[in-house]
Amino acid sequence: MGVRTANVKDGNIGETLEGLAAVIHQRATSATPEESYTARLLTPEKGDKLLSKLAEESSEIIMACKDEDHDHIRYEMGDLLYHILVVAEKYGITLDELAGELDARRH
Ligand SMILES: N=c1c2ncn([C@@H]3O[C@H](COP(=O)(O)OP(=O)(O)OP(=O)(O)O)[C@@H](O)[C@H]3O)c2ncn1[C@@H]1O[C@H](COP(=O)(O)O)[C@@H](O)[C@H]1O
Repeated sequence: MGVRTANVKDGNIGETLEGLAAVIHQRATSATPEESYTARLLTPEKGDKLLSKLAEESSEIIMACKDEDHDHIRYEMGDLLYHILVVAEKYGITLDELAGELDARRH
């Protein structure tokens, strides 16, 4: 059975990513690992946990796609996007910089 999130409504992806990135930054700078999953991922002692989550979440998207399960694909994309934003926080990639990367590829 696929994973589901209740009451999903359309939003604005720019606003959502900006808001989530701000929360992630707050957790990275002010929260303890005991109170925040984000802070746990960013704890140096956790080593490659964050990077292994990228691989894990990518695999879960692939499996959801194989099942052609629309809501499960969306759910796993949310997981991956969250972890990508934690990577962005850790390595100092801003959303504006990421937008610039994608914009520069347009032809
Ligand atoms: N969007 C997310 C989000 N998406 C996914 N996840 C977490 O990513 C993990 C996904 O991994 P799995 O599906 O493998 O679940 P798991 O087995 O529990 O994961 P592990 O603990 O074993 O790594 C789960 O622990 C999810 O809770 C997220 N955790 C947090 N956020 C956002 O980040 C904000 C800050 O969260 P905290 O840092 O926990 O305060 C929250 O308010 C949310 O908006």
